[in-house]
Order: sequence, then structure tokens, then C-alpha cells
Amino acid sequence: MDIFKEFTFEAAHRLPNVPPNHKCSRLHGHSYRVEIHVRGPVGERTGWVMDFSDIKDAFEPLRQRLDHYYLNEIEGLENPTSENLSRWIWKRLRPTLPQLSRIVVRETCTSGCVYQGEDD
Ligand SMILES: Nc1nc2c(c(=O)[nH]1)N=C([C@H](O)[C@H](O)COP(=O)(O)OP(=O)(O)OP(=O)(O)O)CN2
Ligand SMILES: [Zn+2]
Repeated sequence: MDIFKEFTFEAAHRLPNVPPNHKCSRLHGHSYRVEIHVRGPVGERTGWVMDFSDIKDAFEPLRQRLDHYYLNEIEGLENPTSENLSRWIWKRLRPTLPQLSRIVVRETCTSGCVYQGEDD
């Protein structure tokens, strides 16, 4: 079964590789929403795949590195698209959360990406 926990953080960014007249070449911010999904069997006694608070404990150090920062200044996020942000999170979270199965990053109410470690 797949379970998930959703997190939010605020951050600024700009996209350095878009044309100069592209709106995202300008500095702007988002209220990012991130879903962390974990896949595994449901424990017979616990009745759960994993305690949601264990997902929170695993993601919180990364959230602290992102919240209220300028993403472009973070190593590995020089081009902070949703796609690159999901890969950045995956790479750092997977070692402590091996059951990680999917990351959903939402930049706006209508835009985001889903990453399942395809090119990990
Ligand atoms: N594939 C991607 N495309 C875009 C990304 C991205 O990370 N991956 N990022 C952006 C910008 O960061 C932009 O802030 C968000 O995009 P967009 O959905 O265009 O934002 P709007 O809220 O302005 O969208 P509207 O629906 O047109 O109001 C751009 N593209
Ligand atoms: Zn943006």
C-alpha cells in the first residue's frame, strides 16, 4: 500500500536557463507543497505501513534546508525547476527512507511534477 504525508515550505527562485523575457527568469516565490509517498505492506498488528510521524522526521531536515531560502543558492538546485527539486529531495531522502516510492512537488495550485526515482 502507498501512504503519503504532505509538507509545505516557502521559497524564492528564478529559472536561469529560460529566455530573458520568460516570466520565470525573474526572481519570484512559491508556497511549495511536497507529498512524500512510502510503499510497503500493512503491518498486521500496527495496521499501518509506517507511522506518518516517521515520514515527517525523515523529511524535516530537508524541509529546513529549503524553507525561506533562495533555492538557486542551494548546492544542486542551481536550476530549481519542480523536476530538479523532486530529484534533489529524492537523492537525499531515499537513504534514510528506503521505502520512498514517489515525490509530488507542487509549485502553484495548477503546476507540479511527480517523480518515482526513474533516473535515480
Ligand atoms: N516543466 C516546468 N515548467 C515550468 C516550471 C518548472 O519547474 N517545470 N516552473 C515555472 C515557474 O517556476 C512558474 O513560477 C510556475 O509556472 P506556471 O504554472 O507557468 O505559473 P503560473 O501560476 O503563472 O501559471 P498560470 O496557470 O499561467 O497562471 C514555469 N514552467
Ligand atoms: Zn517559479
